[in-house]
Amino acid sequence: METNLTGIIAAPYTPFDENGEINLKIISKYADYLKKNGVSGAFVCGTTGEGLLMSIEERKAVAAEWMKHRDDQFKIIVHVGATSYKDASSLTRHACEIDADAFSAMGPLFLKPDHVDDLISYCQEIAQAGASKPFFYYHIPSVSGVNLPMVEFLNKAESKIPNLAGIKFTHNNMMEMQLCMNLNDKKWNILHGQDETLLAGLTLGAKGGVGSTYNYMAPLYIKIIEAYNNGDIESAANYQLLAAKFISYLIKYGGGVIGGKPLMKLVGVDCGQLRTPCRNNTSEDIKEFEKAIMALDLLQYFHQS
Ligand SMILES: CC(=O)N[C@@H]([C@@H](O)[C@H](O)[C@H](O)CO)[C@@H](O)CC(=O)C(=O)O
Repeated sequence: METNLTGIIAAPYTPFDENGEINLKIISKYADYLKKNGVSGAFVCGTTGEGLLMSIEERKAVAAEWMKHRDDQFKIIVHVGATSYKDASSLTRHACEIDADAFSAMGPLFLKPDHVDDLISYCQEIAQAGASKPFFYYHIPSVSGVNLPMVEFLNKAESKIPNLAGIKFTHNNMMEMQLCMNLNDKKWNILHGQDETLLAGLTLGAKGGVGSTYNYMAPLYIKIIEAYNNGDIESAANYQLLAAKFISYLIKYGGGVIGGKPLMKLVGVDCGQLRTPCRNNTSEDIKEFEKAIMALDLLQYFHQS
């Protein structure tokens, strides 16, 4: 199914209150902040959003809240992946009811498939629950543990999943990503998923990406895209290098989910703590991390809400 999701799409953190409950009232401010900073959509309840640490009802409530802020310049993709395809299908039906732009599921997390045909059967169950909406397979082997060949997946799934739109490709196998982007007259929408290599993705043909650091640093990535589109590859590479230096610190403080969530406070959108089993950084750690951000002179890209 055709879609045209492009630009910088944030994978939002799910705001939790001091009791660890979902904090829906923050989402309005969060959405305004993302829009003001040029973000073109939200990939809700994915890895960054701790979707798999939430109940199905909570996920539906969060997705419905984000939909209140959807507009033509700000699309909503709902991550529906779950351990059981029954739960994933229920989330899919809900994503259709609220009229989300698209939905996506990562590979089954428990008793993983070791053959593409089995992955396709699993995706078929989920995708058919939302047949009128585009479905993206969420390829994120580092989290799902499912690492099957994506070219074969697209080729075989084409006739079996009519609403397949493409892949959210969060993997460093850029050769495979390029091959996927060029199959069948470039029919698939392949969303780049690693913020540290956005520029490499653009040069290979990606038109947009989904990521965690786009939540608070979107203006830097927009500079990468603008410089690339203007043919100024040197500036684009320098902006990308800045993102890479930042991400090397982010990894030290737990990566995009654990390290990134407290940074939302810096932009005035307090998303609270992470849910167990994620370990929250101490306030000393967060201060050290913020110092590193200052030293890189990165705050200029952390626009306020
Ligand atoms: C493993 C992981 O968290 N990957 C992130 C990246 O944005 C990542 O945080 C970033 O590239 C920094 O390494 C996203 O792909 C996750 C994502 O889109 C999501 O939250 O669903």
